[in-house]
Amino acid sequence: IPPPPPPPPGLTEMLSSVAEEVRLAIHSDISGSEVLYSLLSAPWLQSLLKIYECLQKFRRLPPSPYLPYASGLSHEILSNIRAVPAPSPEARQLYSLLKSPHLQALLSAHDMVAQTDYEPVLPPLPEDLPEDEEAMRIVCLVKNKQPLGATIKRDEETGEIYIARVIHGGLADRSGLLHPGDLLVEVNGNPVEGLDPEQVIQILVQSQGTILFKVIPSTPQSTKTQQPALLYVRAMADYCPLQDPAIPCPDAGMVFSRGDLLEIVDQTDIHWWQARKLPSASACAGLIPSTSLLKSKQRETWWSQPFQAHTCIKSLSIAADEDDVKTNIGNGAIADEEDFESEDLREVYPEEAEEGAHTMGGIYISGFRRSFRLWRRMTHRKRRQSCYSCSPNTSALSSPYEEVVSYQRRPDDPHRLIILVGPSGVGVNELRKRLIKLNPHTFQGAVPHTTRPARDGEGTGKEYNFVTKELFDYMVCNHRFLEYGEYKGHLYGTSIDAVKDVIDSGRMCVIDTEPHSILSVRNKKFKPYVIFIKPPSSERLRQTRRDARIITSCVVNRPFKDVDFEEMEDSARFMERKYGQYFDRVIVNEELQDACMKLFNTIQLAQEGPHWIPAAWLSTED
Ligand SMILES: Nc1ncnc2c1ncn2[C@@H]1O[C@H](COP(=O)(O)OP(=O)(O)OP(=O)(O)O)[C@@H](O)[C@H]1O
Repeated sequence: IPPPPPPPPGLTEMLSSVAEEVRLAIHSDISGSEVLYSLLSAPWLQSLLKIYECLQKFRRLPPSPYLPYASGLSHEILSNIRAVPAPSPEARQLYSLLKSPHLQALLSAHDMVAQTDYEPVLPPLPEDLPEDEEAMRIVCLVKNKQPLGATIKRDEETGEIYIARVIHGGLADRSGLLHPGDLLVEVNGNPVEGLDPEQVIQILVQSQGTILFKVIPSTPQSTKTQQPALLYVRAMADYCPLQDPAIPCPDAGMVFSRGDLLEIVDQTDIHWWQARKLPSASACAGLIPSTSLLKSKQRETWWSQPFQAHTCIKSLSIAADEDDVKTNIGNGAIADEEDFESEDLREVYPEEAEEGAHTMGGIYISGFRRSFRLWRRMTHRKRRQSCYSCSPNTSALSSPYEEVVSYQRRPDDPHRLIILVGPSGVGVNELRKRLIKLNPHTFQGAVPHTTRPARDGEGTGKEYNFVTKELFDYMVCNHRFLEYGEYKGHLYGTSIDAVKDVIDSGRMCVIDTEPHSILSVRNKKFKPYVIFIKPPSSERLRQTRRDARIITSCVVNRPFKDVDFEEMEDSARFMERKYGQYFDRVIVNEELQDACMKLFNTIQLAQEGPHWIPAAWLSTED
């Protein structure tokens, strides 16, 4: 007879062999194996599994009686055998077996056991017991390098320690067993009564692997169902928890920078919200200051800064002496020509002779005329030399978060306005021109306004909208300009109506502007998509622009100098730092062709793909 097959390994046996394998993994330095080993070899787990195995055995072989009345059956058999006239030898043997007093006593004992109810009889529950009261809860969490995801606080009156908050998606939250308001009784067998929160934190910090909490649960947990819908915001400010002494737990804080997209998952605390950065790799949220708290912090910082005379006021008064800058209203500025005159290498162009005169398929590629560009370039420089901080978004009271919603343009919606920004000389005009030339029936610039008289062959609405000084001033007073300024005694500007005209014609309007002007078209009508054109690394910038030339006056194009590159890099850093929150996309202009393709694809996506836009742009209110 072959030996019976070995019984299948029990759970305890399996556990020991897994634990042994994990022990070997510790030596191979596999992350998390130490914690897993300590969990698998914990005595309480072994005991639990033994109990589990015993219960399983009984589940497989339920100890239920085959018959409740075995002695009754034996009596019936005895009388049947007696009734047989000539019973067989087997029947006679059975008769004597069943008749024996031992067997009869055994069967009667069987019947007694079979008829008894062995279910435990529990004492009746007290009548006044609240339905969901729980006296004490024992919570066992396995801490595997990640933080616990909960903060504690002490009740100043009673000295008791409570769970203050549970971080959304963190270890404690995922367990579903710890809730804000739970009273902490013990941590790993250490009573916490009378301890400072810092001492409790020390116990937690020193605990590795499993942590056992004894807590008295707070009143019924219905917080999850009470949570309002998720809120999505764009950060309009920077925040670093490690530099904030007021944060309840710096480790639980979340760093963010302007422009980051945040999913607010918990706003129950009026001061500290919980949020995740999108796109999120981590399920665990972090603490961030609420709008009101961050605003008050910004106000404090603003007031605590030492007073400095506003540089733009200074420059205005000096400039007024020099008769250089005569006005500085709105987005306007007056530029002078002298800044660009002392050049070594000259290439002579008749004024306004090149780029802008192109037409493509009967459409004017407007906005590239030399005077207009020079005005822009000089204005840019003037602004840098004076003061950027007078732009409207620097208010210490502006909201640190902007609510956003996902938006997908429908085919019959007007196109979104495409705005290119970048430091002077980075290639914004070059890219814009290439893009429009690529498809002039789709992309178009806004026709600028000027008070300069039209020259031979020029027509209003083509190179420029030629207007009188009175009309220009009237438009300035009525805030009709996105930006404007003066160059060589003539006014130049891009009007909001010129942008609107392109959009209303069904084309995609692509403009370039100073970043502070973005604010004047940041509205539901234009739903602007802002692309920042960024210079590549210093080395690549110098390599790629070796043969490039910048326009510096009406008659000069010259190669880039080191100072131009430095100014460009400086200006790019400033723009990102100050206006980064408005940029939807950053394109590094390294290889021209490559950057142009990226720009083309980005614009397609801007018009077709889903994007986060300010919630106000979709609201029905004005
Ligand atoms: N990726 C590139 N590689 C090489 N040359 C480039 C690149 N991008 C732009 N250029 C060249 O650099 C010069 C400056 O570019 P462009 O005139 O477009 O600058 P801009 O950003 O519009 O500056 P501004 O606002 O002062 O007019 C041009 O000669 C252009 O052809």
